Amino acid sequence: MRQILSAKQIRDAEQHVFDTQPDVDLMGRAAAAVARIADAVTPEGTVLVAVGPGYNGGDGLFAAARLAPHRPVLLWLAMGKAHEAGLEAAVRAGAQEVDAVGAIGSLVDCSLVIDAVTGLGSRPGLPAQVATFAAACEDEHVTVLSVDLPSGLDADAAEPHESFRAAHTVTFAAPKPCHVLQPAASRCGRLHVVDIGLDVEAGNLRQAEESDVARWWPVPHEGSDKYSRGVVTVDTGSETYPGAALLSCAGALHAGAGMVRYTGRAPSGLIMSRFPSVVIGDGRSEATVLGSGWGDTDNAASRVEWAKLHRLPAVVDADALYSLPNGRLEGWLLTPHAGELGRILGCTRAHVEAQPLECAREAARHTGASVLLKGATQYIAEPSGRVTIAVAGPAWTARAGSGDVLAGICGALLASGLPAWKAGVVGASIQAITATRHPGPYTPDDLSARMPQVIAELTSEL
Ligand SMILES: NC(=O)C1=CN([C@@H]2O[C@H](COP(=O)(O)OP(=O)(O)OC[C@H]3O[C@@H](n4cnc5c(N)ncnc54)[C@H](O)[C@@H]3O)[C@@H](O)[C@H]2O)[C@@H](O)CC1
Ligand SMILES: Nc1ncnc2c1ncn2[C@@H]1O[C@H](COP(=O)(O)OP(=O)(O)O)[C@@H](O)[C@H]1O
Ligand SMILES: [K+]
Repeated sequence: MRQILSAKQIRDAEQHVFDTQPDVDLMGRAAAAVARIADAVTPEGTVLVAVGPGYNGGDGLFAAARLAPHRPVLLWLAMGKAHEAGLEAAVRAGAQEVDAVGAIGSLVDCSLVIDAVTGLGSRPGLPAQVATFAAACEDEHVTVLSVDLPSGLDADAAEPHESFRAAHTVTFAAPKPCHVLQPAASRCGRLHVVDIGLDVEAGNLRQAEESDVARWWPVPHEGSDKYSRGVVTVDTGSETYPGAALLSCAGALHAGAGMVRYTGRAPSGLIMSRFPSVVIGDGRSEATVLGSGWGDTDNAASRVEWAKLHRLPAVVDADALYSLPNGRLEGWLLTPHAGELGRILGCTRAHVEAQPLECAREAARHTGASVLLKGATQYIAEPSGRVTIAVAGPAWTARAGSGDVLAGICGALLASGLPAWKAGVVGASIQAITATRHPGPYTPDDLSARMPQVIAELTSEL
């Protein structure tokens, strides 16, 4: 599990070092890492460093001082001011200053631009002259290495804002939200996380890794039987949307449910013809999946209430999300996309996309359920406020039906005994990992059929 830290957490950790070990040169360590990665990314050619007014600029200047003895280095003081000691060191080492026109003009001859304009102190967006320079870097296809984060991003947010588009970003101590949350993360390129000796404490945002998924996967053992592995009741699909029933059953079966019972309104013959191991009708079970492909049904509320009455942990998807029963939904997992979450919270999809962490947290706090907010980045919020980001995958899974399969996967995991938040993290992650290992336009059901092999590989790598 990787901790994702806020700008404030990093600043507090930095202050702690200043207070307790005043001799430690954090900027020197950061600059050394920037210079080392700059040489690794492009071993030769001119480096242009765009320098801002604060410590981010300072990192860039001390990196310039390390690079200038062995390769040409140009400095552009993008906002006029610059870290004094850093500037002195860079110029002493041989770096040459250029103005804005010179900076843009030199891009054709540069092999690397180091973006050290702003970092943790970045206010969203760029001053006009810097925005013009960032756009020119893209037009000239120059490789950009951003220090700490692409200038213009907000370290703590998923929004892309007007910012540099980096091929590489070197950050310190731990990733910040902008490095892992889409769409901001797509501006960062490859992320290099460098330990500069900050002692950082875990917070309430983290990202799962493949090894977590492998560790948490409910692998059957000698004593397992179909009941102990977990029976999941799938009430999805309808006469109008029978495909959703097949997709959620496919997810549950390929995630290893001990038994899948189908109680939805899609024709049972259709289910049996595709999945003969599914049992049609009600019976004992450990979890249920509700809502995918129900469409506009008049008895949604009573079908959701049924799960609450039977104390059956539920995965609540799609139309069922609008018929949540009153009271705390402890042990339940809600799986909205941004539009659905907006409707639940009474705000717009755009607001959810701009504030995904806050919205997922609010829904979890309000309902008492865990909330899996689906999309390019998948957030699993718990009522406590803790959020875990699922392992990221390629955009191949961005197609109709992926969510129906995911609901089935999560249902099987919930039935196996995983707590709701973990079922959400493991379910969203296994779909993404499968798509990473099998990239291409597979249909959601074809991709789910590849999951068993990926699960076997993952769990045997332990
Ligand atoms: N906090 C830490 O632990 C460490 C910080 N270091 C560096 O220090 C950076 C933070 O330095 P600062 O706090 O000086 O902040 P920045 O260097 O990120 O920003 C400096 C100033 O730029 C101006 N500015 C920001 N966004 C602007 C915008 N959009 N338009 C116009 N002006 C804008 C603001 O006045 C801001 O205070 C980190 O990102 C990192 O690169 C490193 O030296 C190592 C350790
Ligand atoms: N940009 C993206 N990158 C990767 N996966 C995505 C992206 N956007 C959506 N997805 C996938 O699509 C699913 C969305 O499901 P949902 O909108 O409910 O689809 P449906 O209801 O059609 O099944 C997510 O869980 C995720 O797996
Ligand atoms: K930067």
